[in-house]
Amino acid sequence: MRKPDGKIVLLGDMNVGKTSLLQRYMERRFPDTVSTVGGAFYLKQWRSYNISIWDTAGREQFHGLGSMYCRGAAAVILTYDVNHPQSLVELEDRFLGLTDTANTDCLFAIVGNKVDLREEGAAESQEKEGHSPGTAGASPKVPKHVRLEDAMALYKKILRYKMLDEKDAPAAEQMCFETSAKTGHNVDLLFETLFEMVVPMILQQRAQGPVQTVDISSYKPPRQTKAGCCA
Ligand SMILES: Nc1nc2c(ncn2[C@@H]2O[C@H](COP(=O)(O)OP(=O)(O)OP(=O)(O)O)[C@@H](O)[C@H]2O)c(=O)[nH]1
Ligand SMILES: [Mg+2]
Repeated sequence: MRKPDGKIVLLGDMNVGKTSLLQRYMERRFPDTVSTVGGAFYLKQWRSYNISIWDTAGREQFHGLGSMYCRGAAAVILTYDVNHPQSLVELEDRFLGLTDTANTDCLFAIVGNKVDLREEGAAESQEKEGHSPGTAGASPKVPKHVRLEDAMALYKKILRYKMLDEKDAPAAEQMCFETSAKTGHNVDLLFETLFEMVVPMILQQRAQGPVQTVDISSYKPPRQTKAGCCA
């Protein structure tokens, strides 16, 4: 099998829908999922390039593995659930630090998944208001959903954390998505926008020559000479 040309990693809290997003895109379906153990990857051929997409476990017990999966990543998809504001907070508190091992020019997408549930909830509350308008003022003050602007604010924070100039990086509007793995809303757009951005990075890397890494699988111990020195 040919080595992947580029790597994309999905990160985010458990239950936000990372595996579901990947399955929706790769298999065009929304099957039942089980909480991911460790990590798993898919290979996607995009144009003539092989791109690996890594699904990681959001569960706390696998947290340590995250930075290993991010090593050399060309793009990271930071995923939250639009119906759970804490899952956006976790991206900054728990997951952003894991991306220190990614490429220096790594791209970041911030993805709010499960928008179908938000829309369902909004329709339900509109229905309720219609039945009893007197209760409209009782709506809770605490925001129940994450606004896209909050995700964009996090994106800008990430650029500052990575010491990137906003002018040189893709705009927040381009890199913050709201998706539904259940309906497929924006899922193709998310992955294909990233593929299109990763391809020029692959080309640039190729133009710069092979990356200086040590391939330990091809390592052969040096022959010993009679004098005991390395040949
Ligand atoms: N309604 C709705 N449910 C979703 C969506 N995406 C995922 N789910 C459900 O949310 C639950 C968790 O989804 P997963 O894809 O397993 O979540 P995960 O982020 O991979 O979780 P970990 O592997 O534990 O990190 C499952 O019951 C999914 O069916 C979505 O877009 N809409
Ligand atoms: Mg999973």
